[in-house]
This record gives sequence, C-alpha cells and structure tokens, in this order.
Amino acid sequence: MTGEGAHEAAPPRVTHTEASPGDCSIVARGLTKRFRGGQVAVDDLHLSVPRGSVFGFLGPNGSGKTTTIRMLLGLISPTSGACEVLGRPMPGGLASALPKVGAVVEGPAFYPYLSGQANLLRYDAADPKADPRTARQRVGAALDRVGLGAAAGKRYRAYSLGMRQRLAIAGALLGPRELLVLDEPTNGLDPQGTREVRSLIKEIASDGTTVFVSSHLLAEVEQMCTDIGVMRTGRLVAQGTIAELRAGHEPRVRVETPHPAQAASVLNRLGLARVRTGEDDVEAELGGHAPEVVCAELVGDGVAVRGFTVVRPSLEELFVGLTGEGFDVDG
Ligand SMILES: Nc1ncnc2c1ncn2[C@@H]1O[C@H](COP(=O)(O)OP(=O)(O)OP(=O)(O)O)[C@@H](O)[C@H]1O
Repeated sequence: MTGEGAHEAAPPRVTHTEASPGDCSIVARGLTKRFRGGQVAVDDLHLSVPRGSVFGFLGPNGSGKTTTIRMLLGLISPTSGACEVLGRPMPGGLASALPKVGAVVEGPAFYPYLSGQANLLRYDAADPKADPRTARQRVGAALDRVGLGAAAGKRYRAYSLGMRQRLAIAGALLGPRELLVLDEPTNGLDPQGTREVRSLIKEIASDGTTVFVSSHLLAEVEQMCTDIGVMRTGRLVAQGTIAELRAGHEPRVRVETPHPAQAASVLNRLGLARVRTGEDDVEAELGGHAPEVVCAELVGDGVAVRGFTVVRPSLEELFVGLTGEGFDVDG
C-alpha cells in the first residue's frame, strides 16, 4: 500500500499493485518538503514508478508535482523522507544516477539566433563528462531521435513551439538514458505541438526508457501513459496502471424497456454483474460482454428494447472524486 500516512486528511485511495523496488526507476518513501514559511508542498509521498512505464504524474496546478521532481533530481533536499532514482539513493547517489537520467524541468534557455544544432552543441559542451570529440555525433543522434534532423540548421527562433520543446527533449537525450523526466512538457503548446511531443514521448518509451511526465491535463496523460500517480495538495491520492484505476468503475449498460423483469433475467443469464431493475429500465455492469451480443440476446428473448446505452465513466469523473477538483481536460 502506498500513499499512507498518519495525516488527518481523507485517506488516499490507492489502487496500485506495488512493484518491488528493484523493478522501479523511481521510489519515494515518505518524501516531504516544507518550505520556509511553513508551507508543505509535498506531504509524505510514497511513489513507485515501474521500470519501462510511461508514468503520468498528474495533479492540478500547485499540487506539488514540480517540487517532487526537484527532489527526485537532487535539485532541492527533502525535509524528510527518502527517494531512490535508478536504484541510487538521492541526493547521495546523484553522480552515479544522473548520467542515465535526462530531464526537462525548466525549459533550457536556448539562443534564438543559433540553430538547433549549434544550441545543442553548446548545451553538450556544458557537460564536463561529455567527450567533445563525439559531440557532433551525439547531437546529431539526439536531433534525429526527436525528428529535428532536417531542421538542425534552422535558427531556434524560427522553430515552432513543438519544435522548441522537442529540442529541449533532445537536450535531455544527449546520452543513453534509462529515465527521462519531463515537467509539463506540453504546457503552452498548441494542439499540433502537443501531438508532436506526445508521439515523441511514446516513441522514446518504446525502447524501454522509463518516462516520468508531469501534467495537469488528464486527457493527455490518459492518452500516452501506462501508469498514473495523482497528486492533490501535496499528497498522492492514487497510483496504479490505468486499468487498475478504472477497476471498480466498469462500464454499465442501461436498457430501456417495458419488460424490465424479463430483461433482468436475460442479463443475469448472460452473467452481467450488479443487475438493477427499475420501473421501465434495467442497468448492469457490462464487464467483458460485447454490447451488441447483449442487445441481440435481449431482442432474441422477445424483450422490447426501446433504448440501449453503454455508460463508461471517464477517468475525469474518477479523478474529480479523488482530487476534489476537475482537470483541464481540453488543455
Ligand atoms: N520555493 C518555494 N517556496 C515556497 N513555496 C513554494 C516554493 N516552490 C513551490 N512552492 C509552493 O508549493 C506548492 C506546490 O508547488 P509546485 O510547483 O510543486 O506544484 P505543481 O503541481 O508543480 O504546480 P504547477 O504545475 O503550477 O507548477 C505551491 O503552493 C507552491 O506555491
């Protein structure tokens, strides 16, 4: 069980089957950050990010995502608690873990009059561990990986917003990485740029790189992530795979009919769960049943079907319940 604490707030609803620490790229135990002035930005955070996952770190603005990321990367120290990145305790293991971690936290400042390639060469040169003899090769490979090979010579100021973000991600991919950490990578992007970055993240993850991506956009996370952690005012209120988070919120079928009892017996016979009979309708959990088969069975049994609806609760609905507020689902 994760996300527990002796806190008085509503107990976290955690649906996660915890991966063992060895299978995780990031593990946080009781991670807490209290800023000067007393504000607790992150409160007793227990987090397990499975290796190879695209982990969506989701939460409304101000819920503590960036503060968590900064602690994970050793940029600030936790007030209490501990975290491990790629099996190394942070911040002590920074030197051995960080070369395998690429991160875009605050977008790197690129020079507008330099090309994407020249910018990355400068960026690479700032890394004392990077071998200057192979810089061009590294930069070229990173540009190709984010789909900017053809635009390598173009000035940064001529790049679209999506290209700029892809260049920032290329900067994080100048070496072989096991973990990529992206803080709100589509923030401020237009729909085209958002699509570019989203498909790039999927592409990067396809070779086994773990991607930890924060976002306040539920729809975005739902589209590209395999796992999700949900933050609310500094606390993790849920984490798990999308399927785990959906469990217990199965799609339901609603049949409008003048023969509710007969319809209910068909649904029971087919094995649908939680059949509820109303005056002129019947509802049940659809489970793994194909709606068209259910409908055909009803009709085959002589049930007059006036209406047949499949209701699927969206993650949005689930998370509004968890976080007490909605997400900006449309971006
Ligand atoms: N250096 C700081 N000093 C004091 N308070 C801070 C500091 N940094 C963040 N906070 C506060 O901690 C809380 C969490 O902020 P954080 O930036 O981690 O949230 P977030 O989920 O990343 O939100 P956003 O998407 O808006 O950045 C906020 O209330 C913020 O005002």
